Amino acid sequence: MAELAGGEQRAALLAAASLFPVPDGARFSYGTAGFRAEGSTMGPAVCRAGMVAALRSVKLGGAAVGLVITASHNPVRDNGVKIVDEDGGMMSQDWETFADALANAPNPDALLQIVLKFAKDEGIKLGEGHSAQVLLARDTRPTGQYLLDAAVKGVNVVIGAVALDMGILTTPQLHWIVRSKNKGLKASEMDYFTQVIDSFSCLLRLVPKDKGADVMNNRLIVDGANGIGGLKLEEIKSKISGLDIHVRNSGKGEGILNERCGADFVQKEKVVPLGFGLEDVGFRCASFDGDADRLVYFRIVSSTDTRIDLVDGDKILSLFVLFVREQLDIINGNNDEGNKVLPTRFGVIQTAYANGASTDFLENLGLEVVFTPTGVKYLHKKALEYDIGIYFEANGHGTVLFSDHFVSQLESLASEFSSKASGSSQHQAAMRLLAASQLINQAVGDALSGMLLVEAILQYKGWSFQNWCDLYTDLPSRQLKVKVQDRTAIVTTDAERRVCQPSGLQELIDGEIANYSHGRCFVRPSGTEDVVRVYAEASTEEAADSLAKQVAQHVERILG
Ligand SMILES: CC(=O)N[C@H]1[C@@H](OP(=O)(O)O)O[C@H](CO)[C@@H](O)[C@@H]1O
Ligand SMILES: [Mg+2]
Repeated sequence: MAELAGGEQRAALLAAASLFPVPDGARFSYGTAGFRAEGSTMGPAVCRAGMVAALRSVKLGGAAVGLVITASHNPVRDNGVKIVDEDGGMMSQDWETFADALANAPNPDALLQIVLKFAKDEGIKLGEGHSAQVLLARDTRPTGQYLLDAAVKGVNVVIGAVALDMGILTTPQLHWIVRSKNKGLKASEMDYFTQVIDSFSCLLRLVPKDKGADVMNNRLIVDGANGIGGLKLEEIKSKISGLDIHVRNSGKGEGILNERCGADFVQKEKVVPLGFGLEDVGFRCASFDGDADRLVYFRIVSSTDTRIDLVDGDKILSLFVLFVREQLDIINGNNDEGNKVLPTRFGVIQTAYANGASTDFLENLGLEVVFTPTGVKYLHKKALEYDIGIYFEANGHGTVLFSDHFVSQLESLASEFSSKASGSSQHQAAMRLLAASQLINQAVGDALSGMLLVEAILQYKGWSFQNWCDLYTDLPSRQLKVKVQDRTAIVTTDAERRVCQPSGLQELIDGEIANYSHGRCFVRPSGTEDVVRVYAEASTEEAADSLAKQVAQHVERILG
């Protein structure tokens, strides 16, 4: 293997590995969304992730690769790292094993051997005057700068690689920047803001005149989770036309990141987050998570009640589906299937955590809903198979993907319609879809641009928050975590909806479900925590609670 890396390259790898030794007993796993742990312990994993990102860029012929330092909705003391691929999506899953091996390499020699072997297998010739670039960003966590520096050291180890610190950004901003840069498009943070603000204004101009929004509809309160999303929104809110935005938990005050606030808290606890007061009762509120890639909506019911009306990712998905379908119907008019002006492969993707009422609602619209395992890396990949692919996790992570081919078809149609009758309903519908494809992040779920798409659609439809809530009624559900000896003993199939190992467990679950009206229940090992998750749904709160409890007991008994 000696010929694969010159002495200089080897020495650099060994030096960086000694600089950040892996503590005894540490065990990192790339998991559902990168490496995560207490921030102060993350140096070694992050430095090595920097090496992985640089090698990935080498492998991709020097295309920009991203690296984000964040632990998303997790507590402020935690931190994490994930790698963004050339197209702005998550790092290709076939590199995860290498990332794991590197993060856990017990000593510099082991690390060197792992890199040399992997480079050989991947046909990467180390130290041969490659160019590679890694764009780095972090959220607002106190360990962020330390870990960013560790990542830069890791990137710099790979000869020819350049690390570019993009500063403090939301996770989706970095994904967007990487994607845009590799497509040869404008790719600065300012370009991101301009595109989001302009395409939102464009959608508002395309709102039918009779749907003018009232003052109540213009007021929007946003929970920034005391994180980066709130800070960015404060920066640009005055430039967003047609909305009266007020940011709570903006990240500028004393509040602690994600502490009793943010999208994860709101969706899981279903109570009013900290930072909200009497003046917010009855208004439409949006909530971001700590790195602003999740979005949910809610409304505080009354000043004497901590409960909220929640609009989760499933209902955001449903709203987006209705909007897109309506535009396609306008464009296609009454033409039957074979004669459509714009035949469209339209995909709707959910996970097992989607509320059953949302799936029923979508299927009643005549749509086929596809299920993938939990984690954006699976949903996104599936959505890419369609002309328009819409995906959301119930917790608020999702987006609408438009294929390049579909966008260029839409552009030609728009100019054709425009030359025939500019301002016709067909022309406007095509323009709306084009603006939506510009607004909503094509690389990953994005709370900021997702929120603006929601707002534009509510105005387009002339809908209040209540109209949106009324689309369907969520089935009561309950989630439990069970601590077991080895969660990997559970193996699932059918997009995690059924257990195939240990044998007998699925039969027990089926036996319990049979006792409940509208009962649905599944169990799976978490990819981010050392627990087995149990999800149950039934026609009443009590029934959902009891079904979850019964099944959790079976899991406990069988897995110990
Ligand atoms: C039930 C649930 O919310 N699971 C979350 C959680 O994954 P687990 O594998 O369930 O731990 O974190 C993921 C990363 O943020 C997110 O994609 C996913 O939806
Ligand atoms: Mg997040």
